[in-house]
Amino acid sequence: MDRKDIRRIAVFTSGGDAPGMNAALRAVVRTAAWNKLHVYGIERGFEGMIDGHFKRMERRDVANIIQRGGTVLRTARSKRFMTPEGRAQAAEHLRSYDIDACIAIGGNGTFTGAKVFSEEHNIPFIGIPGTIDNDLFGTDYTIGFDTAVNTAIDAVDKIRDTADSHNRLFLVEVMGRNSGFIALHTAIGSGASSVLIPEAETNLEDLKNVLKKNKARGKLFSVVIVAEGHPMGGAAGIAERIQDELASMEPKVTVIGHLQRGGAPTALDRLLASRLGHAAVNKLMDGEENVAVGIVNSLITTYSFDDAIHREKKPESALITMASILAI
Ligand SMILES: Nc1ncnc2c1ncn2[C@@H]1O[C@H](COP(=O)(O)OP(=O)(O)O)[C@@H](O)[C@H]1O
Ligand SMILES: O=P(O)(O)OC[C@H]1O[C@](O)(COP(=O)(O)O)[C@@H](O)[C@@H]1O
Ligand SMILES: [Mg+2]
Repeated sequence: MDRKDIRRIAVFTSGGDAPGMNAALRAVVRTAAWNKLHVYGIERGFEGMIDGHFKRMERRDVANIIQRGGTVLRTARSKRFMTPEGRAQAAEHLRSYDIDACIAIGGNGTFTGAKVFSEEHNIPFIGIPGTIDNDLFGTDYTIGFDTAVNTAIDAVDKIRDTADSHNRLFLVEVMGRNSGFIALHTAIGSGASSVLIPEAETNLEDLKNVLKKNKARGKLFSVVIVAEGHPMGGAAGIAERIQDELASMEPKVTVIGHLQRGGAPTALDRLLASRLGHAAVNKLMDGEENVAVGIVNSLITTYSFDDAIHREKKPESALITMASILAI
């Protein structure tokens, strides 16, 4: 299809919600309106695509949402979209609304679904990386990551008060699925004693020695940040392995959990989301398809869905080293 033919697009949010998704939606709808495209919002991601929950969206429909967390379009994890029958039903609805292209705001699962679907049904997609996990290759940051890290740091600041008062050891678990970005950035930003992430080997003897030495040196409390995807079973798994030896520090486990997914997006996330939403429509108008937009070194870029999903994005090892040096 000649990309100049694009007249009607659909946009949806999918997978875990992330603060800033609304800002991205706003940017998509307004950039599209500016280019005289008709926009349909699909509710609850791929689920709504299968059920035909489409609604026309105009400039005013995205007023007063830039500051709101979550996603006004709602989201879902769709088992039905994993089946060819579910996807065929979704394609049928897109055809009935005469949709020429889709913009998907989501994470690696969403991009996988978009790739499979566009290959099967020949519908162009552009992806916008929206996930708190920051686990997508091709962009320095994903929408929602900065807000989630800020929320986690706020929580650790509060835990410090009680940890300090009782001279205790806290193991704080943060989200990130299989990735340690949230944990590492939270640890650095909160001045934690140590951080345990799936991307770096964990030596429990070293950890115990550091904590004991800190105590001997007069450090009255310790906070260790643990990524939920840590192979030893997250914060609870680590606590189980060290609690006998460090019983005098009364180890406590705190799982921050879904708190990290909520709240107003930070300025950085609003700006990132606005730039990526705007770029997604521009790239579609330029004839690009089946790529995701990203920002690398402050510049807008595109990358294939395959790269986004399969190429490894790991926290820089220099940052991991720095975190341990700054915790001495
Ligand atoms: N291999 C796949 N084929 C088809 N759809 C998929 C596939 N993988 C993921 N999806 C769809 O993408 C949705 C969102 O993915 P999920 O991993 O839950 O969140 P995220 O996009 O935030 O990583 C899934 O619920 C599913 O409907
Ligand atoms: O909200 P759920 O379905 O319990 O899923 C929790 C997972 O979602 C996340 O918060 C976000 O992941 P996605 O963006 O890939 O959906 C992960 O950090 C966490 O492991
Ligand atoms: Mg994901």
